[in-house]
Amino acid sequence: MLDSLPVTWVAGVGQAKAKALQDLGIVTVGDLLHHFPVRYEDRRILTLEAQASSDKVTVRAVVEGMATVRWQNRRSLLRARLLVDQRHRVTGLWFNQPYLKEKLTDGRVVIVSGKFDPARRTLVVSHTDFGSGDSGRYGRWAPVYRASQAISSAQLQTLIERALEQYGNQVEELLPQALTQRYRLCTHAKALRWMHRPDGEEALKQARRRLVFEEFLCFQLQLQWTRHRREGNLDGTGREVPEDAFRIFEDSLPHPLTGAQRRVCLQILDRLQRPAPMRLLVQGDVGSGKTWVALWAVYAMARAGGQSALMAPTEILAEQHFREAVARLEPLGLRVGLVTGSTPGKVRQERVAQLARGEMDLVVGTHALLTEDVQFRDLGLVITDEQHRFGVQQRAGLRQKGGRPDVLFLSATPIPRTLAMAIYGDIDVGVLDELPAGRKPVVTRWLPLAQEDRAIRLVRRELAAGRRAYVVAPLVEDSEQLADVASATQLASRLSEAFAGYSVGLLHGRMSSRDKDEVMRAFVEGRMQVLISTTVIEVGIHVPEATVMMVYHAERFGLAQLHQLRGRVGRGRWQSYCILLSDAEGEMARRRLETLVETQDGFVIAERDLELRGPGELFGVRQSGLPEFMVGDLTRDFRVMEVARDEAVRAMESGDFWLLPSWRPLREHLQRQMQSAPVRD
Ligand SMILES: Nc1ncnc2c1ncn2[C@@H]1O[C@H](COP(=O)(O)OP(=O)(O)OP(=O)(O)O)[C@@H](O)[C@H]1O
Repeated sequence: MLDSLPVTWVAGVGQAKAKALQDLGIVTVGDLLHHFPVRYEDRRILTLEAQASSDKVTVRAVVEGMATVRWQNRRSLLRARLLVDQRHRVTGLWFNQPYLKEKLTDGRVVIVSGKFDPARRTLVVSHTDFGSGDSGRYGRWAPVYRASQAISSAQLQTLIERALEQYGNQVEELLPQALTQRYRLCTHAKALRWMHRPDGEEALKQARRRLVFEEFLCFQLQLQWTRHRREGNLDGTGREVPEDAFRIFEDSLPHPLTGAQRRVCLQILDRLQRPAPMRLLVQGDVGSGKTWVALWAVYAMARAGGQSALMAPTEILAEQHFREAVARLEPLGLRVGLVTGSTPGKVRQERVAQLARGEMDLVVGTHALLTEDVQFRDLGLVITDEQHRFGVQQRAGLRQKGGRPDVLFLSATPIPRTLAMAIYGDIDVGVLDELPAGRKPVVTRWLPLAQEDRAIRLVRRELAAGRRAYVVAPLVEDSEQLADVASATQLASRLSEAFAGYSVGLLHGRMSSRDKDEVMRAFVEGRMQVLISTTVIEVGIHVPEATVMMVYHAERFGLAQLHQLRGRVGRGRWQSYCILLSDAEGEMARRRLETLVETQDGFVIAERDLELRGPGELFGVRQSGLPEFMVGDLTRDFRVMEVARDEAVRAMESGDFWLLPSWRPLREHLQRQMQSAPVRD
């Protein structure tokens, strides 16, 4: 109801204020009540002495003399002399608020909050109040609102206070009692009141919890609703996989599947046979054996009569998958082909023709698979490896080559399930959180750069034993700005002496793909023993003989990225080592490196990374496609997202659509989010 009430119904909101509010996206009374503080400030008025050591002070002062404004490059600095607590002479500084000059008249009493510099005796003011200072807004938890030139945070506070007085008891309750009771949530009305006027930390926590839950639940309901509709729409595309398929596949492997692989394989079997197309994200920690799981899906699909396509981000990876596919699937009678950019025209034509005639069960390739001439007789399964490297368009492109193919995403970046859901929309997640038996943990050490020679000695020892080593640097070439950061190019020339007698190669992103492939291939095949590189090697490459990963300036890499790099070793029978060279001193950098030394569990690392850096950082803000929530924060609140998902699933399953969001702005906001979510359909 409050959503249809124009904001002008709040006492004191005329046309001008209404316009200013509209610019902040506030049109109705409901909007105003949901304009939450961006933060809270301690604004108790105390004496300067009592607060001098804190970050921010709030004091009562009298203006002495005239305020003056100075301009520079369109920016202004307003100065006024202030007598604080009737005894301290302090210079007040206001940045970019020239309009306050008129108000700061000689003798005027003001309450100012800001940063005090005792040495210079200056106070950089962030909040100015000309009232008596007796109103309720001076307290431990003063709200600060997103404001504008036309309307200040203080004015917003006054209006919101009024709106709460006038309409606070008409706020609708959106959640059914069963839910508020189950999770001990306060009412929506109370949450609003506490957000704007918290009387302590606990109240604020309660209020946030309630609002986050509600927001995430709405989000999840939308996801589940889309899924429900999609699945409801289908007329039997489920495939029938013969019963003996899984046993035959399992028996054909050189080693038993891990428990996790088995679980995910059975999950795939189940999804393939359902009428709705499968959309499954297989998340595997580095080295957890995603490829076999993918190959099982291919085998099952072939036994059910359909073809599969597996798309990898680079030629090297495509070839690697192809080799594994040939080794595993040809003995089982499947026909496997490779199509990449460098497949010669004639061969390509032949393979494409086989695909179209249904004489090939699996095609492995790069984005070369997307070209128009590649057609299938019956494309039943699309697998994309490291899908975050492909654009949404590309993924969709391959899918369109089939009727409604099942889709499997393979991701080597372990991310908390909730985040995966938020990113991929309604998707099932299969987790490989177990390494094949017999793998030795990679010995991980963090050394200062000055002890580089210890690492070099280790590499030499391994080389002498016939193994290979990776050396990773953060830069391609030396940079003037980062004079003391090692570059791959410089390392390559410096280290070739240290590794005399072995072939040392250089790999970086500025090389042509052909050159990159050539270097990589030499390393994979053992013609080259030391690979000096930037992070271009980070994904998916499998060289069992490589036993050392040496990373220069490790603090310059993301935690997940370092974990990926470390995952390139420890893939064979031998003990492997990861040496992180870093002089990092900051608390954050230290904690990140320590995390790596302490654990090899990618999921633990991902969660730690999430805590330390936030989801945007983890995926790169731009490509993350993460929805932005108004109150909820995926970093802090991802457990709430899990609960919300369970509730949404339950609601859908029981046909309880009671609470598809009834608060309009939230609903619209979520719809926008859904539209921009990268994977839907
Ligand atoms: N159950 C298993 N037992 C023993 N070895 C296995 C098992 N599953 C897979 N492997 C082997 O482990 C190695 C790594 O597997 P794979 O390349 O699929 O890892 P991955 O999950 O793709 O890891 P990454 O993301 O680090 O590349 C391969 O040599 C594969 O043959």
